[in-house]
Parts: sequence; C-alpha cells; structure tokens
Amino acid sequence: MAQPKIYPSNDSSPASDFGLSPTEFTTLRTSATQAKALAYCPYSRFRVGATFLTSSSDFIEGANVENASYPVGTCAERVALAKAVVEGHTEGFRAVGVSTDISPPASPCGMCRQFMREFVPLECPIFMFDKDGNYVVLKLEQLLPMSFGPDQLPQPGEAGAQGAGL
Ligand SMILES: O=c1ccn([C@H]2C[C@H](O)[C@@H](CO)O2)c(=O)[nH]1
Ligand SMILES: [Zn+2]
Repeated sequence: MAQPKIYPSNDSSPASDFGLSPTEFTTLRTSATQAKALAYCPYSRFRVGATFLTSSSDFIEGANVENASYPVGTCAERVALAKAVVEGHTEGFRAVGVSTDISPPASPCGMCRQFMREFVPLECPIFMFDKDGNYVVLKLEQLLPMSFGPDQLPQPGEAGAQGAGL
C-alpha cells in the first residue's frame, strides 16, 4: 500500500467523512492520548492508549499492560476492546483511536487487527495519532484485507461443522 497521508492535528475534516462530529473527533483523540497515562509498560517503556467509540457514543479506553513474561503482555487495543465488550458493546463501533509517543503514528499489530475484526465493522475508521496529535486514518478493512471473520464459520448444526464431527 502507498504511504498513507498524515493529517495535521488541526485538520479534523476526515472525521466528518466517517460520520464523526468535530467534537467527537477531538474527544476521541483526547481520550486515546490521555489513556497512555494508564499504560503498564515497565519493559518496553512504549506507551499506547486506545479508545473505542461505541454505537451508543460512549468512549471506552484502555492501555497496554505488560508482563514479566514478555509475550503475555497485552496491547492497548485489546485491553480497551475487551473492556467495551464486557460492558455490553459488541457491535456498531463508530471509530477507534490509537495514540503513541512516536511519529509517524504507530498502527495496531496484526493480533489486534484480527481481534477487532470480531466486533468492529470493516468500514470503521481507525485513527492513529502520533506524539503531536497528527494522524493517519484507515478503515479496518484497509488494515486487514481479505480478513477472516465470524461469518466464514459455519453456525453450529450447519453443514461444514459436521465434517469435523461437531
Ligand atoms: O499498536 C500497538 C503496538 C504496540 N503496543 C504495545 C505492546 C507492548 O506493550 C508495547 C511495545 O510493543 O506496545 C500496543 O499496545 N499497541
Ligand atoms: Zn496489538
């Protein structure tokens, strides 16, 4: 993919293309940015904040949580989304914001892209903010092309699962 455009922090115009008001966009960025302060990252010292804007327009945030057994650590995106899911938000997410302390912006890792694929619409925008609030925005389907999701699995009792003796 060609290098995506980096929008300056004072340009919120792409947000309206995705149905977000300027205030919602600003709140998404503020929330994801402030969520970095919640990170537990003594090993990498790499703070990440993530915020999910739900279908009911709630902002649910999380941060990365590391572990002395390094691979056990969890990314900000999965922390925030799991929090949203257990609070009852499982579909219709309107936007995702991710904030780091680097520039250009970081993008969600492959595991988080697939984790989001379960709950977040493919057309949902993911705003990736750099250390200064400048950003790249891409839809989930652009971050995860030809993705595998729940629709591809046969429902229990449907043909397809039977071959596996289920
Ligand atoms: O999109 C990303 C990329 C990395 N991390 C975390 C994982 C680890 O704690 C630290 C360094 O990889 O940043 C996230 O939370 N989200
Ligand atoms: Zn991740």
